[in-house]
Order: sequence, then C-alpha cells, then structure tokens
Amino acid sequence: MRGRGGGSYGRGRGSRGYASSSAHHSQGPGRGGEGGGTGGRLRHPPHLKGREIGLWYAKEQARIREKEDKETRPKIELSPSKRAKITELLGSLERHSKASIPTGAAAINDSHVMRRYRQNVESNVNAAAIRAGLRPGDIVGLVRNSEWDESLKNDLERKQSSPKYQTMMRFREKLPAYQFKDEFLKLMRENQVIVISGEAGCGKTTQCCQLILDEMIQSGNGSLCNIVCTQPRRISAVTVAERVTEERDEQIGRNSVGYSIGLESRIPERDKGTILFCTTGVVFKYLIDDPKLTKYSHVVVDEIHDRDVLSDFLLMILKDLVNLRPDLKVILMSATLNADKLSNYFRHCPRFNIPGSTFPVTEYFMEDVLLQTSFTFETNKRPQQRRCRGKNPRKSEDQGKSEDQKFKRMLESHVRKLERDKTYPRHVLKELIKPEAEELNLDLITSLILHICETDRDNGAILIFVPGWDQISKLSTQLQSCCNFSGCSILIIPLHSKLPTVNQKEVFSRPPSGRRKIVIATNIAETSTIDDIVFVIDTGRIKITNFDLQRNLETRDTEWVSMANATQRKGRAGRVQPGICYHLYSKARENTFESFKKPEILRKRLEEVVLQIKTLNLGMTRPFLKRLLDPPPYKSLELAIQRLIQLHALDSDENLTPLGFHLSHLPMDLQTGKMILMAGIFECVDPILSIAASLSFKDPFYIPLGLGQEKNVDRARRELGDGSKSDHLTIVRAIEGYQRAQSQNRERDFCYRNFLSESTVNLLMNMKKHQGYNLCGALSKYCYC
Ligand SMILES: Nc1ncnc2c1ncn2[C@@H]1O[C@H](COP(=O)(O)OP(=O)(O)OP(=O)(O)O)[C@@H](O)[C@H]1O
Repeated sequence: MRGRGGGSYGRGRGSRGYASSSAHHSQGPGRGGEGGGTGGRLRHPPHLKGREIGLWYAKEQARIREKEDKETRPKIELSPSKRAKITELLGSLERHSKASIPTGAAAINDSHVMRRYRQNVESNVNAAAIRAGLRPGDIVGLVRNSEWDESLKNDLERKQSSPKYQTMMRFREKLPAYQFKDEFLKLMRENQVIVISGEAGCGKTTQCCQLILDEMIQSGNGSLCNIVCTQPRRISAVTVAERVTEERDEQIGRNSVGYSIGLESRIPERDKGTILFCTTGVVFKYLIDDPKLTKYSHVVVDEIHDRDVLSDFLLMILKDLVNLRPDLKVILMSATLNADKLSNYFRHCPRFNIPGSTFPVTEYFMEDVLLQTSFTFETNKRPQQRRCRGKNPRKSEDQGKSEDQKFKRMLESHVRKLERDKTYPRHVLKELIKPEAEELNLDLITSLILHICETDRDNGAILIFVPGWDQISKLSTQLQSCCNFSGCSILIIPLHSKLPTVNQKEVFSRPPSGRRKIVIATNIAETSTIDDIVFVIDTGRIKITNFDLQRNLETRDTEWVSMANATQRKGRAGRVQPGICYHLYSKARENTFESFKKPEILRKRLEEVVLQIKTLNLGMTRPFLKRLLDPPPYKSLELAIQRLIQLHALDSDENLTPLGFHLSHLPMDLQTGKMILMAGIFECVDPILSIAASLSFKDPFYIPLGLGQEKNVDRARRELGDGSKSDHLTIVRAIEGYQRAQSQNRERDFCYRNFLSESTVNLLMNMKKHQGYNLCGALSKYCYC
C-alpha cells in the first residue's frame, strides 16, 4: 500500500534505505555531495590510514553501485485517475463494516462488491434472528409428499431385483454394520442424537446412511429423508459416494447418491430420498443460506476423531439445532472416537459400538521389521530426518531431554524383556536400541519393500504413510532409482492434500498387470479405502500445526502419531482381504503415544476461526467459543482479534469489513488471501499466485548432497532472479522459466540446471491454478452474481 500515497511503489522503499546510508556518510568531510556522483572524484577523509583507506573506497563504491541499481529498477507510475480508483477501492475494502455502511453515498457504496456484502450481512442477521426466534416444536424440516413416498418405494423395489444390486447386497450383508442393522435402526428411531463406533472397515460410512435411507423409503417416508454425511477430506467424500453409488447400482448424482467438495459437485438430481457426502466446509456454505439445514433430515458427522476446527464448530451448531428441530437426527461416527466425551456433550446421548471386523490385519513393529529385513543402521551416517521428540516438539530443551531419558529407560527395559523371553535374536535387539532406530529412515523403507516383493508374489499394493511432501518426493526418487525389486516392477503414486483431486484419484486406479502399486501418502490417506492395498507401512510420523501462545507463533512440526492415527492407518489394510501393517517404531515407542491428537482448535491460530464466526453471524466470538467441546484459551482469541483488526478484516468494533468478508471465502491463510485480493486490484495476479503458492507450500529449490553445492544453488538462484535480489521474484521467474522450458520439451533439463525439484514446481503450478479458481469462485459467487 506504499504506492498509495507516493504513487511509486519501488521508489518509496528505495529512498528510505538510501536516506539511512547517507546519514552515516554525512559525517565524513570531503565527500563530493550526495551519492558521490558529483562529477568530482571521491576523496577519502584525511584522518584514515593504510588499509582503512582501501576499505573506505570499497564501501563507497558499493554504496554508489547500490544507488545506481535502485535508480535503474523498474518503477510503476500510476496515473492520477488510477491512483484515485485504487485508493478508493482499498478504502472501501478496509473501512466499511456492518455498523457503518453509509447509504446512497459515493458510487463505491452501490458497487457489486458492496451490494453483495450488504446482502450477506443482512441475510445473516435475518438468519440469526430466525434461529433465535425459533421455538422447540416449530416444524421447519422437510415436508411430506405422498406421491414421492410412493415413487421412491417403487424405485427401490425395482432396484433391489437387479443382479448387480443383489451381488453387492451379498457383500454388504457380511459387514458387521449391516449385521447390526436392527439394533442401529431402533436406536436411531428412539433417539435424536447417537454416537457410533466400530472397527475400521466394519461398514459405518458406507452402510449406516444406506440403512437409514432404505428404512425411511420402505416405511413410506422417503420424501422426509435427505441425509448429509460429512467427511474430513475431499478424497474420502468422493470415494465413499462412488462406492455407495456402486452398491446401490446407480449413477452418481443421477439417483439417490451424490457428493460435493467445494468447487466440484455431483448433487443428486432428485431432491428427496438422498444421501450427500461432502466436506465439512460445504455444510458451512449451506448454513449461510439455510441456518436450520431445512433440506436435511439427518446429519452424519463421520471420522469425528479428526476434530478439525470446522467439525468442532459443526458439533456446536448441531447441539443448538437439535433443540430447534426435533425432527433432525444427528449421528456421530468414527473407529476411534472418544465416545464418552461426545455423548456427554450431547446431553448423554446413547452410544453404540458395532462389534466385529472384516478382514484380519497382522501387525509388525520395528523389532519384527529388523528381524525380517536384517537391516542394520549406519551409526555415523548423517541422520536422514530430524528425530521426532516424544509427544510435543515445542517443549523446552530440558523437558525434551527428560522425556528422551524417560523413553530411553523404557526402551532398555523393553529390550531386556525381549532378551529374557528370547523372542528376537541378539543382533536385532542391538539394532533396536540404537538411537538411529528412532529416526525416519528411507533406506529401511526401501529394504522393507524389497522384502515384501521377495515374499509376496501376488503384487499386493503397498501404502506408505510419511509425514510430508519432502519424504514423498525423496522416497519416490529413491525407489525409482532402485532397480532391484526382485524382478518386480513398481508403480509409484504420491498422495498429498496439495495435489489436485484428479491426481489424488489416481491412487484408486489398478496398476497394469505385473506391476506393484506403491502409494506414498501423508495422513490424508487415513480415512480412504484404497481397495487393493494389502500392505501398510506406517512410519509413525505426522506433520501437525502447533500454536505457541507465548511466542504468538504457528509452526508445522513432525511428531509421533497418536493411537487413533495408528489405528486408522492399520485399518487401511485388510479392507477386502487380509492385510499386513508394518509399524516403523518399536512397541516401546507405541506405549508413549497419546490416545488422540489435541483438537485442531487448540493447536491453531484463531484468525480464520473468528472470521468464520463473523461471516456466519454466529454471535459474539467469546461466548461462542466458550461453548465448544474444547474451548480455546482466551489469550489466543485476543491475539486473533488484534491481528484481524491489523489486517483490516475487522474494524475496531470487531465488525466484519468487506475485506474480511472476501477473505473468509478464500480457503487459504489470511495474509496470503489478502495478497491475492490486492493482486487483483493491482493486476498482477499471476506472479502473486506463484509467490502465494510457494509461501503456502514450499520453495521449489533443493540443495543436492555434496560439499559446496549450496554455492551452486545460490548461483542458480541469482541467475534466475536476474538481479532482482528478491527471493519471491526468483520463484516467480523459476516458474515462468519452467513453463517456457516445458513448451520446448526441455523442462527436465531446466530443473536439473537450476536445482529445482520438478515435482514441487508442478505442485506449485497446480496450487496456483487452484488458488486462481478459488479467487474467481469467491469473487463471482459473492461479488458479481
Ligand atoms: N471403494 C471401495 N472399494 C471396495 N470395497 C470397499 C470400498 N469402500 C468400502 N469398501 C468395503 O466396504 C467395507 C466397509 O467400508 P466403510 O468405509 O463403510 O468402513 P468404515 O467402518 O466406515 O471404516 P473407516 O472408519 O475405516 O472408514 C470395507 O471394509 C471394504 O471391504
């Protein structure tokens, strides 16, 4: 915004830097005027001697070069009319609030932006008023349509006689969830809220919604049934919808089943007797227009153990909604939930555990892996990955050390017991006790894959859980360059939340015959069914966001997983046949795992949370947050409000500004969102999207192993930067250069010469596209329609 007053973005910054250096030099007598470029020769101050004189001249030359450099930099001069327009736009984005919208004033107040903003504020106020005004017993849900009841019933009966439906039904009937159908439906009929648990794969997600829908249709109540089932991730919403469609012998979006994952939707064509699988964010979009969710009779919150911020919000809204809508049923499900806590939150609602599992999964721990692979750790090798510390990497050095000591004692006692029991040979125990056994070791994973290839001739697919993109990328390179997999040809598929949905879906495709599929994924795969997975390799690590309240700092740390994560991971094997799960940590390490990770709301900055509350008009932030299942600390809320005011997303009375309103519709962190919105105003969206993508993900440069390589990478960066001295512009140029090279089919060479990770550049380009869609989506939906 520096350009606003001065009209020249580059100049404002440059002149400030220059002023400070000239102040320093003005003490020296004999200077030939500002900048030394007076036509006269530079003269050093007379009191300097010997080496000091040389140093003085070197410093002066550097200063002159810097000044010349600044003068030759491109400057943006804005015409007075453009400057006025931008100033006006910025002002309108940052100033107006619900409380202070002036009517009929300047043209800007009648713009599309302002009209949509006002409309949203008004409709939210109305929605909140309706919510507050509703009394228990008021009928606000679905309205019966007897014709529909009849036609849905006939349609289901017809379908039930189709051979495909019957084949699928034979499979469904074997699932534990189906076998306990009567108990489940009875509980459902008699209660408004229930909590369902059951082992991974027992059929909660695919069966419970169908059981409800079919019972409603068969009992002549089909027109009163629309089920919305939330999933924590886009990929699981899509795959579950596809699976359920298949089980019902239907077409997705054409009959009873559909999905919606933000920008991509296949909503059922009929509007009664349906099941919609969606991400939690989508329900929030519905809540904006329909705060009582009147279109739905049942809300199923699946994988509730995930406890992301939106799910916690949803729980709180549902807690209010069940009072206002006695006809609304709520089902909370997970394989690994804290059933007591949830039940207490919903006034001690009943819990139901579905007993039994589908296929057995054999578990192996580090000690077994070392035995099977005969792997030995290289003690003096540089660690491949930083060690994960206990449960909480943010602990102080002392706390960390004492935790390490405690664990060491625990491991030693575990090893002594194994020694006594003679369960494992001595050489395995020698390896197990080494500190390296606690590190994430890609060589060990490669050895284990080799072992699987040697022992399993059926090419069963392997799913490997790693903490982040770095490990996905390094491991794929390592596996690809390793040609000896016992004659077994492999197909590597990465799975990361930053990949576009279309790439994420590749993990479900079958490999060509004779090839073994290896999926390398983050915890995003914890809730999906990849039906050909037989082996799971769990490194036991997870990347997690933590918020240090004292330092007001949000970090991404690699930590040990919780038991809930480990159980979910194990559950990805054995979905359609018996499976094997290899945990790359010892049984002793597993004993240190906490049951669940802290809910996200306690680990995150709250700016986005506050903005959501304001956008949905859920009332005052402080009382709202207090009613959550796990209320966040007061101080973190204060910090969030202060930061939102600084960003002009809220005004000083904590009202949402138009800028805040737009930011709340951009699914990215607020500063990045603001930068992208501003880029729209300054007409420089493309380069800013490159910068935004790299800031939200990572820098595409890598430093290869080997002495002196840092210098080569620096040189490549400088050359790409073309004298800009800006890391951000260097990344912009790297991506532009890659695109140019791609059009000439020499992108590999370009990446190799410039130390760029091709997979990261590709991911950044995809993120740019996605953020671009988000920007268009947010603007077209909320500004111009
Ligand atoms: N996409 C699919 N392809 C093939 N079989 C599937 C698919 N999805 C589910 N199944 C089968 O249906 C069973 C039940 O799956 P479902 O997702 O309902 O289990 P769940 O109890 O919800 O488990 P989780 O909590 O792990 O998701 C699986 O064990 C598997 O056998």
